[in-house]
Amino acid sequence: MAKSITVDSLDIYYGDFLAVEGVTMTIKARSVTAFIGPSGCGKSTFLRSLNRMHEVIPGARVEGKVMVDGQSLYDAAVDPVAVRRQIGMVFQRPNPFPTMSIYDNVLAGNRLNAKKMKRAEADDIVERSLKGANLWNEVKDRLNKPGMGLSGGQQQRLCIARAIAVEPQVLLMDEPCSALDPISTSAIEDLIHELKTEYTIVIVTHNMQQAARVSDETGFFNLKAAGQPGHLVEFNSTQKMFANPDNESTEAYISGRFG
Ligand SMILES: Nc1ncnc2c1ncn2[C@@H]1O[C@H](COP(=O)(O)OP(=O)(O)OP(=O)(O)O)[C@@H](O)[C@H]1O
Repeated sequence: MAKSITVDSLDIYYGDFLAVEGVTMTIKARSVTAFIGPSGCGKSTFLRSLNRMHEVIPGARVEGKVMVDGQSLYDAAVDPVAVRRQIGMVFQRPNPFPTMSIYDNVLAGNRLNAKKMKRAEADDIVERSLKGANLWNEVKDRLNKPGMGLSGGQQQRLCIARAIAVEPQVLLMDEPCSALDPISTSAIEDLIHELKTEYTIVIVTHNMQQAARVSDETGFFNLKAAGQPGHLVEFNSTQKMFANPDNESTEAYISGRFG
């Protein structure tokens, strides 16, 4: 199920503005890849280019190649809606659908996609996804209560359950813990660790300790100067990035000397 992603010379634009320039990297299947770097260097923009969410913004486009298990993501024949189903996304702020129950929140993506589901099939998906997101035990007796009634950390796990309910191959996470307290953050980090046995996970984080704890590989993005496009400075195993990076600016960023 999990897929690898190969990016080759990717340039990402907002209209005429080149936001990210020349990214080349391979994201391995069944692993966690973290993106770090100072504000505005294009981490979220790059993340959104990996499931074609970027092009939802008027005037936004990419040049270059993104291959998912050998298939070109931006090929004219590829349906962007199908792409977003296979490459799911979890956002910074938990965003359960406010009027829906916990049960219906988990199924929201499946219902968008599918033919009518039998009740037993729906029940199975809800249980499997909530177990996968480590939330089942906390909510199994109140599945019909509103998703908004959960704590922030539980809501974020509900959003992860909703993302995995459609059985994606890749999960993109844009600062998934930035709105959470340390205990909820720790629960999400444990979950990321478990999910990587089945999914390819890519996470943007401002928290360097978090990148060091959860990821196998790390990409450091930076800007050459204000107003210049962001670019990938270094991409290496997380262990190497934090112990002995190849690039001086990686070292400076990681040791807190800028950003
Ligand atoms: N919708 C948009 N329209 C135009 N420019 C945008 C848009 N979104 C982001 N940008 C610009 O693209 C560049 C990269 O932004 P992006 O949000 O990807 O950076 P980031 O590294 O994720 O930042 P942060 O860490 O602050 O979230 C910035 O110059 C930003 O102003």
